[in-house]
Amino acid sequence: MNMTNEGLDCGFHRSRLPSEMNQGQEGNIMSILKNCLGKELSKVTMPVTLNEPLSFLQRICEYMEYAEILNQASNEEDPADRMKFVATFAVSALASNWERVGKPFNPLLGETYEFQRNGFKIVCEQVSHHPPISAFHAESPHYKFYGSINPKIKFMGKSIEIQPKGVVTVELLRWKEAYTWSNVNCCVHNIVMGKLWIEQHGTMEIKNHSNGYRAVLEFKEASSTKEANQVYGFIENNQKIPVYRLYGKWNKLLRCVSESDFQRYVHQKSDKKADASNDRSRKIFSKLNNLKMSSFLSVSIQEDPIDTTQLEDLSINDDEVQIPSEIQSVLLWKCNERPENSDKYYHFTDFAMQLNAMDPEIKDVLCPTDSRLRPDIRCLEEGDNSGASAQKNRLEEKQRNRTRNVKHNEIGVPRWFKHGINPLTKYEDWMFTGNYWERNYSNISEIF
Ligand SMILES: CC(C)CCC[C@@H](C)[C@H]1CC[C@H]2[C@@H]3CC=C4C[C@@H](O)CC[C@]4(C)[C@H]3CC[C@]12C
Repeated sequence: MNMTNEGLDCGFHRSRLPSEMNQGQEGNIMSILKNCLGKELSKVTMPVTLNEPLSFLQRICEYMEYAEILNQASNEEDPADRMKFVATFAVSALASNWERVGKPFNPLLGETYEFQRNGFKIVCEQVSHHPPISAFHAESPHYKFYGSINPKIKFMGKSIEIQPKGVVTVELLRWKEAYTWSNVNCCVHNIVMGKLWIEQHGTMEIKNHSNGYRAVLEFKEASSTKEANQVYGFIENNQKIPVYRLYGKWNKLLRCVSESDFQRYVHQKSDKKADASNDRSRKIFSKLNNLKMSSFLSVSIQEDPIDTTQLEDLSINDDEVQIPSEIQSVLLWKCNERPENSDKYYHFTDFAMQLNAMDPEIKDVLCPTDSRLRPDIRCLEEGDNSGASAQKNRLEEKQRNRTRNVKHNEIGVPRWFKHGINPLTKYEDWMFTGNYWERNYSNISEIF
């Protein structure tokens, strides 16, 4: 559980990339996109100047930055507490997307990526090219986390809307439980002009398939920057009775209050002469309560009508979400600070900085299809944009030659995953065949 001990497994740690990104990266997006209105963007070739030096497979590993939260989940005896931490993990997994407006490289068919750290290991493989599907499988002594992502990217005129299609599953081994959810949509704003910024919005429903517990989290669409990035929701038991309320920001922190404390507070509303701080907290709570009234909620609790004018100016403080001292609120997760000069390095987190590092210890045992061996990404990381562009064209051309008129399985793809029905969730899924770590690389086609 020691996440501060960087590089425990990866041998070394770098605090920045070998080269700063070239300025004007956000350059002339419109000239590229003007003919793409409403089109599926995965088929549109874009210049490397819009890229970040990571493959989408590496990007998927960023879900794991706070994976130790799953160990906490596994330690809890109460199913509501386990759900609380699984939900916390699901939110933490999206934190790295904040300010990340570079486009990761589309993985080549059959490309893989592996990563190990502090007790978990993860393998990703590009299992399909059209549509692009990336499968991943992480495991530790306490949990498994796996699934597949098929990002649907659409240009909407002023913004780009991304739907990360696919279901992800957490298994807590000690409890033989499977939890599933889908990630919320992501929107890149200000494509025409202004500063690009990322929003994640929508409802995330996390299901425990063995006992019917559920978490519902609302990622709020921003009506002002003050309101940006807010997340709130609840956890309910198998009788559909809420047990916990969660609130925070996906790029900052997540807090939890018990339902009884929450209700007690909401019903103290008769005290009209509350002081300023009380008033502020009340606004937060009326907002949480508001959620309960939304259509997806099946429970109704008697309450005073909410003064919606008060909701308008509610802002959750950037560093801390203020709540009254008489209410027990627990900090479930706090986001790590971005490293110094992160803005010069594609807004990478410290975790992201490590993903494409070539650790001398694994260099010689890496699978030949590993993203770290992609020359175009390596060039971009080193600041060689024209090299990156030339290599990217070469790799894509090579891929076209390799895949022309053949079925994926004829060229040995997928190699490490198998499509089928997951017995725990009964969903269609890409399941890990489990033998990657034996490092038998026979019959692997050369993709780079
Ligand atoms: C033309 C330029 C501006 C396009 C840049 C598009 C970038 C910002 C898009 C392209 C693909 C997108 C990613 C696709 C899928 C996922 C998985 C999801 O669970 C979290 C968001 C995340 C990680 C998206 C973040 C935003 C993303 C990286």
